Amino acid sequence: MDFSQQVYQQNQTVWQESIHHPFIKKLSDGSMTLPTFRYYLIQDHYYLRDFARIHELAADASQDQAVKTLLQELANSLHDGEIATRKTFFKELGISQQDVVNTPIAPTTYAYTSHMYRTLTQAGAPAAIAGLLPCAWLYADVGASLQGVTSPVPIFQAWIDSYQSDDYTGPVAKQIKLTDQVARQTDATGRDAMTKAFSRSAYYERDFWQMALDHQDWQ
Ligand SMILES: Cc1ncc(CO)c(N)n1
Repeated sequence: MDFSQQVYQQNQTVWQESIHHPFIKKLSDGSMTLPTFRYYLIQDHYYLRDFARIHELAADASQDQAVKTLLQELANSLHDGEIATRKTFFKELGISQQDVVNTPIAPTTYAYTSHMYRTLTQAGAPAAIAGLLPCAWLYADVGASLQGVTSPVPIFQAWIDSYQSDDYTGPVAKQIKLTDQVARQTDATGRDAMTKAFSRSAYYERDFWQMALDHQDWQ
């Protein structure tokens, strides 16, 4: 079985807890408050910046030219796609640079992004690539699970739409293939590090939704 299918199956409990998380339910039925959505967007702004950076650092750390190129492509499509879409959300909701500066990174965002950097420095590019995979894959699954659902709040629907478009799901398929290719070139110890990195990211994905509902802080 491919590495990706194996870790996908192993992490289905936490994966389904994300897909059925109250955060997703509140987005789709429109009952989420705007302060909660704003909280999420600002934390995700911190997250996405590091997420793109880790693609670039993993590209630098990779030996294989095809892997380097694909990671750089994925980083570029993040900047052109998701990060650009979020800028329009910020504008629409009136979230300013000052609002971002005034909002500290919260514990779960801090832990999740730190996990990805730690994975890269301690276990290398293959594990870092596995740690990046749940992010896009889960959001594509969330998008697919909301097929046919229309949120009464237009900006919530715009968020949902952004994870259903081919521009988003196309690169995810490439990333799954890339991770499987890297897993095939990695020994058993390396694959074990890849498995751990994937599981921990899947765990933090679920906690990220809860962080936003709780407006988690450092108190
Ligand atoms: C926390 C988190 N995970 C994944 C994605 C999708 O790239 C995102 N925007 N935020």
